[in-house]
Amino acid sequence: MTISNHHFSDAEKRGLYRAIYERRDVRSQFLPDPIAPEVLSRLLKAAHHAPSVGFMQPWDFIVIESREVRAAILAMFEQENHKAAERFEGDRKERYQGLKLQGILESPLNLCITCDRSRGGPHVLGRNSIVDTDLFSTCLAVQNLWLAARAEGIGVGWVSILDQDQLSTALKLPEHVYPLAYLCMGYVSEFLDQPELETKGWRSRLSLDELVHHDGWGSSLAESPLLTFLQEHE
Ligand SMILES: Cc1cc2c(cc1C)N(C[C@H](O)[C@H](O)[C@H](O)COP(=O)(O)O)c1[nH]c(=O)[nH]c(=O)c1N2
Repeated sequence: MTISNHHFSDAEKRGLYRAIYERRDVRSQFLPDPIAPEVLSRLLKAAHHAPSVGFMQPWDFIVIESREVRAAILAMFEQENHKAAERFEGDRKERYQGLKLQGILESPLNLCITCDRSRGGPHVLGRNSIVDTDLFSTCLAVQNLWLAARAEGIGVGWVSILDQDQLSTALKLPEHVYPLAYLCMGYVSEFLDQPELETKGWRSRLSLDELVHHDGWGSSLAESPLLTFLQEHE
């Protein structure tokens, strides 16, 4: 019998699932320790190995260390976050205002992953009908980096409470480049067991068995062995 490389060993599978389940969005637990260049390069390489529509690889990585630039972006966050708080009322508003939603200055490194919407020319294979597939591809690069970072013991926090035009100006992005993800990165004092929003009582994880449909929206998995399994292993 030949040994196939199609399967991961049990230890490799455990490692992969561990990264998936223990990845967290980090805002409050950053340590100031710098990320060594060889570690950062591994993370960027993981991101660069994400799938992309037509192998477009639309991403660029803007590494931001300057405190001045980060302070400017924090000021943009404060402005947008103030507006965001106004969308909630009463207790919910108070709760929102108590949430920490960025670690821009506490983390030693910020990274903006952008999407060059013109890369690969006007006709990218697979992007004909769904033009936003370049953005979807870039999200996958973010997720690769996020998981690899978790395996390296590095926390990542996505900050999206930012005005895209202001962010583009601050980072000197050309017109055709979209600032897809603004990330705070660094070693952490701890990775929380649950999403911070869950810990703070903002929202909890939905039950998977209510999110799986059968042969079309709305038809449940009634009497399906998959449903029984999902319910038993929630
Ligand atoms: C596109 C996008 C945008 C944001 C986020 C995520 C994603 C995917 N999240 C993080 C988000 O709150 C977090 O992922 C969920 O609460 C689940 O927690 P874990 O990531 O599992 O720890 C996030 N968190 C935050 O504190 N400020 C933010 O602006 C954002 N923005």
